[in-house]
Amino acid sequence: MVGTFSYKFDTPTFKGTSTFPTGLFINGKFVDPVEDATIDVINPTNAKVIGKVAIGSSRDVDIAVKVAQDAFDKSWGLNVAGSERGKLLWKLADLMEQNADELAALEALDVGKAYSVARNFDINGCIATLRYYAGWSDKDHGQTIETDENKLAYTRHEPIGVVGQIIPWNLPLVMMCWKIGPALATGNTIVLKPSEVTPLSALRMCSLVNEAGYPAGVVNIINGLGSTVGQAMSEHMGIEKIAFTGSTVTGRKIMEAAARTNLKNVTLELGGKSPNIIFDDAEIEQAVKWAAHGIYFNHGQACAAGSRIFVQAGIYDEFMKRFTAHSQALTLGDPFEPTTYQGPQVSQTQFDRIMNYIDSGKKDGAKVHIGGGRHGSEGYFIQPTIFTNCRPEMKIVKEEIFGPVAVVIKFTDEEDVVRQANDTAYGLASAIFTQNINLALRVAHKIQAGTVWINCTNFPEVNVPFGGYKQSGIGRELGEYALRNYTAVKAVHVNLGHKM
Ligand SMILES: NC(=O)C1=CN([C@@H]2O[C@H](COP(=O)(O)OP(=O)(O)OC[C@H]3O[C@@H](n4cnc5c(N)ncnc54)[C@H](O)[C@@H]3O)[C@@H](O)[C@H]2O)C=CC1
Ligand code: BAL
Repeated sequence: MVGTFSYKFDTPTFKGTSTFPTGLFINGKFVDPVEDATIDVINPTNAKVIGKVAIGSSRDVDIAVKVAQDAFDKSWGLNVAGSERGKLLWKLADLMEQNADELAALEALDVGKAYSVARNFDINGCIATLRYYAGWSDKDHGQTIETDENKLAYTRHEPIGVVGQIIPWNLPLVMMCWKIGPALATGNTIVLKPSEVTPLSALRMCSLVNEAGYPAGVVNIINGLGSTVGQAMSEHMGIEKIAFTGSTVTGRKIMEAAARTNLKNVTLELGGKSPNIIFDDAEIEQAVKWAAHGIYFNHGQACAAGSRIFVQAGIYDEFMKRFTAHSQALTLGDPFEPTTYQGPQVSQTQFDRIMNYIDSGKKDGAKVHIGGGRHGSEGYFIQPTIFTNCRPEMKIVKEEIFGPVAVVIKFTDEEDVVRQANDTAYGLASAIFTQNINLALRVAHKIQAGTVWINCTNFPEVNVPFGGYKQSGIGRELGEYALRNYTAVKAVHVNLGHKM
């Protein structure tokens, strides 16, 4: 019997009850997994178990892929006009809007993020993403290519077929919408695995998918572990493409699995250690506020987090004074309190991982300028933390911490800061603060990163591509570029007169 999750929110920011089935969502229905298994859902604010959801195995992946292939062949794919796909995506966005408060509450509960952030950033961003791709559904045309008078050649952008999507826990619905938006707009069917750490909101979306009117089997959601469901998806011969967001380590495993099996197309959005460069002439108050947003947004659990802050010597002392005060004034607490800026980290595992990084920074001789410890006595809260006196070889300077932990590094000249900014295996994002447009653009063009924000940071737009250089990934999400992740280009040659 498929179970049910039911939670009564009686909070200062949201009151209401959320109830939905907790099975696997396959062929438009909630079903039990082939092998009976569940995982606990844990509230990171107090570490209490608040429910259980079913998790799948490779056998459920087999079933979902078959169903998705049937839907692709019979009721989706080339059978449905782009304009119709656009209407359905728009309807799904409308349904998210109608249920926005509840969806935000589920994200706040499961991830631990502030309800106001979940409502205003996550859910509004999801709605905007689906509407953006709804607009593309009937506009992603191929080209007519001139060869000579005796030939007509043209290209078609055809859907790939069954695509696999594996998403993380830091922005569960945002990552879901970044992935399903372009995949559905271009006519693919989907098998999606949410993170086992945050399984709730994707389940709530399943009934909205049905309500929007998607044919059964177009969207299939299988909660489960990465090592079983994720691995099975990556190896599956019936999945022609995998899109993944998460750690670089797991990205490698997915590529290896794809290489070993059917050479499926792989796009990866991985880790980062993004530099945030603040020059002497920056508007300092704005630089401080953006730098704080850069590292503390979502409790530092953002792949684009501006975790290495380079400050030019002339404003270093003043920046540190203001940045310290700003960081110390952040309110940590229950995500549903209206004044909360920072909630808990998502899990015990992530809490331990971040605390280990903090310990390694201390042992390596970096100075804890502020923070460095647990906040409160229950849940997974970590104090906003700033390290100074760092050296390039320290783990806290090189590796992604994915928590509210910044390293601040003083620099003097432009060439040196560009060298330091690029001295990383990652290349996801970066930021530059200066009022000198020539300096800003000169540095922007030298930084090896998929995104350069000038006088802002951690500020993506749905119509602008996002993705990484180097070990931060392969391919781009968002914008028109994301459509290329989900289409195969077919060239059609029509002979109008060439004789053999
Ligand atoms: N780029 C980003 O937005 C994210 C980066 N990360 C980074 O990864 C670190 C570790 O976090 P994790 O949750 O352990 O990341 P992870 O990469 O293991 O998890 C992300 C997703 O991949 C799945 N997965 C795990 N192993 C898999 C496998 N062998 N095959 C297929 N799918 C698999 C997970 O179940 C989850 O759905 C974080 O501290 C952070 O540095 C984590 C989440 C998001
Ligand atoms: N991983 C998608 C964007 C972010 O974490 O900031």
